[in-house]
Amino acid sequence: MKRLGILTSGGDCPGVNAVIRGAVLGGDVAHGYEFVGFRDGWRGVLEQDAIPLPRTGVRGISRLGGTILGTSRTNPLVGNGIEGVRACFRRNGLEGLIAIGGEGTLAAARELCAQGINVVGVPKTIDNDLGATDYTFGFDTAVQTATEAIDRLRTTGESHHRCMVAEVMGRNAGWIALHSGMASGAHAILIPEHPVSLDQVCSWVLSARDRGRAPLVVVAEAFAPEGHAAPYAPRGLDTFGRPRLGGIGLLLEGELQIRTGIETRATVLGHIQRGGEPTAFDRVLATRLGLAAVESAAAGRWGTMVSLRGTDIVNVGLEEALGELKVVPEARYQEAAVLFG
Ligand SMILES: Nc1ncnc2c1ncn2[C@@H]1O[C@H](COP(=O)(O)OP(=O)(O)O)[C@@H](O)[C@H]1O
Ligand SMILES: O=P(O)(O)OC[C@H]1O[C@](O)(COP(=O)(O)O)[C@@H](O)[C@@H]1O
Ligand SMILES: [Mg+2]
Repeated sequence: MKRLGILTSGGDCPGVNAVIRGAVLGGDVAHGYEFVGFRDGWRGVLEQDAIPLPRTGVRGISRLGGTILGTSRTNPLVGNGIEGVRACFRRNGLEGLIAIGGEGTLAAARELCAQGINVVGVPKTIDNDLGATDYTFGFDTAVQTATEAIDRLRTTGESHHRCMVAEVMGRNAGWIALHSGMASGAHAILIPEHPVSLDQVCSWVLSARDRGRAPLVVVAEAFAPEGHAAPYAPRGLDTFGRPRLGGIGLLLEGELQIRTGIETRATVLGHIQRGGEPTAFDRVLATRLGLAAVESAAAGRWGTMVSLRGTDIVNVGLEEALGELKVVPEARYQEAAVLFG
């Protein structure tokens, strides 16, 4: 019987389980594929930590947050990794591998394909910052979760006549801030793509207060005020030497309170945005991507990833897909900025 492996790697993301279920069901029904799941990303491949994934094993999982397979940031290209991946293919009789992950995972997949190993990618990130796909699954859920939290901040902010600052995720891009800020009616949305001065933020805050509103500021974790070279990252580096973002909201809390005289409170939403059940939109998108990934494998389109273009799921070469980050275009920022203050 033909067999495919599946792994989930990098940060988790609501909807990953729906991709797994879509792939297993589609592969089973349309092609008679058997599936093997690898635990904790590439670690499971290298250490041959595998579990069978029969149709019954993915029953009802598309509404579950996280990933039933677990995830890690193990790099398959380090040391003897590539030989380890080949050995895993041989031992499990794999025709190919479906790798669900972000730009890091897909970069590893691209290199493995260049070495003759069959991989199909499924892009994943709540940040929505991957080029070559209109939306990533998990983004809608993160925006929904952030918006619900910000709505709550508004009612307490209004009761106390305070300025509320909500900090949301987004390592390289302000998509979550832009969408949750617009949905919740923020008086200022601060994103890394468009640095503004603290004076400008204060003027939006004061103008909202002068109209009798409790000012609401939504800030992306990677935002740096004009004049600051890098995002605020006081928590050191992650295991890959990348700065751990988070905390700009607290910095703004102090600055805005001193500069405007308005009592200010900041909330950092953090990993709350990445956990929990995916929205219906993300379940549908993720399921379609899983189904399409299996079609790619069956057609031998290795070295590609599946992606959303308009309302269609298409195939894109990993080379092209990893070309550039998708950041918020200036026109989208200016459209939202009309609502500020
Ligand atoms: N540029 C790269 N080339 C190859 N592998 C990479 C690269 N960046 C990260 N990786 C590997 O990809 C995996 C996940 O990457 P990471 O960036 O943490 O998550 P994500 O896939 O969510 O972007 C890890 O195994 C990491 O070692
Ligand atoms: O879970 P960690 O390692 O703290 O990473 C936090 C980062 O991961 C994200 O949640 C998602 O990013 P990726 O999808 O690229 O992993 C970012 O928004 C955030 O900056
Ligand atoms: Mg990454």
